[in-house]
Order: sequence, then C-alpha cells, then structure tokens
Amino acid sequence: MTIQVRQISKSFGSLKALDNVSFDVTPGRLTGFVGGNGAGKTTTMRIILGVLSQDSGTVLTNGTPLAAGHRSAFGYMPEERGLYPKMKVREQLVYLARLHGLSREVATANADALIERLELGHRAGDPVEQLSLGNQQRAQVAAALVHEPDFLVLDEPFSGLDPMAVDVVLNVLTETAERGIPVLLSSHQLDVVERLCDDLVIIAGGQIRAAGSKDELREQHSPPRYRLRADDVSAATRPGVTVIETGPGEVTFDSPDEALAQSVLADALARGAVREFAPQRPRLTEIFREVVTDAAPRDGHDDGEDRK
Ligand SMILES: Nc1ncnc2c1ncn2[C@@H]1O[C@H](COP(=O)(O)OP(=O)(O)OP(=O)(O)O)[C@@H](O)[C@H]1O
Repeated sequence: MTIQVRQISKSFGSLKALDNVSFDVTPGRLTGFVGGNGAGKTTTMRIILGVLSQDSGTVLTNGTPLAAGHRSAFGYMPEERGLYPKMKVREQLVYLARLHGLSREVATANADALIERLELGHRAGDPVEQLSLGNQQRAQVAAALVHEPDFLVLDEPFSGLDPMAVDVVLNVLTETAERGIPVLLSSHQLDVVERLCDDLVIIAGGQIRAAGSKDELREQHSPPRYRLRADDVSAATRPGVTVIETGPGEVTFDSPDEALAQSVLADALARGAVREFAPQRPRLTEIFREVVTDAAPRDGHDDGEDRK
C-alpha cells in the first residue's frame, strides 16, 4: 500500500502552514520527513492521520481517497506522546491492541514480542510515568505498533534517545518496513535521518522543497565532482575540467560529464598507481541547507516556537 499525499493546503488564520504539499510514502521503505521548527511536519502528519482536517487536497492509498475507517489501521506516535501515565507498560500495550479488535492471545503475544524487541522487559510491569523518558519513548513506539498497523507514522521518534536506543528503535522500524509497511517518520536530526531512511521528503515554510530516494537526491544535488588520489594527478589539468583543490598526490575536480572524468582516470592510470577515484556526493545536511535556503521565508511564517 502506497500512501499518496496530494496538494494538501492548510491555514491557521492568516498563516499558511501547508502549501500544496504532495509526496508518497512507499511500502517497504523508511521515509524521513525533515524540516526545521515550524516547517509543517506535524501538521502534515495529523492531516494524514485524520486528526486534523485540511483546507484542500487529498490523502490516498493506492489511488483511492482514505476513508475514516481505514485510518484505524494506522499506527501513530504523536509528538505530544499519549500513553496513560499510571497504567503499566505491558497492560497498556495489551489494552491498546484489544481496543483495535485483536484477541487477548494475539494482543498479549504482540505486546510481549515488542517489549522484548525494544528491550523493555525489566520495566514491563511498571507504570509508564515511572520510566525514564527514553524508555517511555520505546513504550510509545511499541504502542504505535502493537495493533499490527498497515501504515506507521512517527513524529520525532528519535528525539531524546541515546545512540543505543536509536539503534534498538531503528531495528524495529526497519523490520516493520521490511514486512511491507510504509513508515513515515519526522525528524530534525539530519544525521540520524541520513543514516536511517531510504527516502526523504524535505519541507520548509509549508512547502515541499525536495523528495525522493536518498541516492536520487544526492545525485540531483551533487556537483559533477570527483576526487583522485594517484602518483601523478596532472591528468586533471585539461580543457573542460575545473580543478577545485589540489595537493601532493591528490586532486578534486569538476567534470561536466562522466566520460571526461573517466579519461582523467585512464590518463592517471597510464602514468602510475591510482589509490582512489570516486564521485563526491554531498551530505544530506548540505542538500538540506541548499534546498531550504533557496527559498526565502514567506510572510507570516514563524519558527513554530510561539505555540510550544
Ligand atoms: N493549531 C494551530 N494553531 C495555530 N498555528 C498552528 C497550529 N498548529 C501549527 N501551527 C503553525 O503551523 C506551522 C507549522 O507547524 P508544525 O507543528 O506542523 O511544524 P513542525 O514542522 O512539526 O515543527 P516542529 O519541528 O517545531 O514541531 C507553525 O508555524 C505553527 O506555529
């Protein structure tokens, strides 16, 4: 099942929080939804989940507009979280799964499996409010998954987690995606998203600035730049090639096409040993900066701090 967000717009008074937002969340892949404070991530997720209504636009699954009933099969980890603080972790997970119509046996089996996968076994009998924030967050992830959702939406699932907890949660999300469930997660931690996600959607000022697979985005936004480390790097000095940086035994250059870059490599090989030849791909942080600063902020769009 592919989730298709199509031309969603939403205003709060005079503030246009979302402006014609469109993107896909594909099964089997982790899609990272990235943007700064107030960019529109939570608003988009709430609209997908049906807890907030859009002014215009549609959310579709495989081409069919989403019906309210279908959304009950979604899993959601809201930004404001949402577990009952006084209820014990295991009891609460079983309860939530039962609310979605699962039998006691299946609900219990799912809860126990998630408790184990998220390494919460030692706290399963404690009320949520007694857990550390990181463990509460793991419990939230379990709550979003315990009823076997067919689409998973997580608002900032990694914020406040230590690196080991990030890995534990990530493994669970990757397994979920591998079972064919589309997973959309928002984050402002670009390094984490870069490591974890297959697809990216970049939003700023309520508009989608870039979307696609991590590799596609790197490809689209990379300058045609190469790095060569070799005995003799003088091959890069030739018409059509722009040398960006050079040092003993190494050179970074831009070449307008792959064939010309390959001829630099062939030449360098003819002259001696080549230790490295590779295209230089930009990091996500660089792409993000490029696509987000490309567009000036629009009137009335704040940084989201006033509401928090
Ligand atoms: N209920 C609301 N009433 C008024 N303005 C709102 C409301 N919800 C969101 N906004 C505004 O809409 C814009 C988008 O907010 P949103 O929470 O979707 O951003 P975000 O990308 O999730 O940001 P953050 O990372 O800070 O949570 C912000 O300017 C915010 O102040």
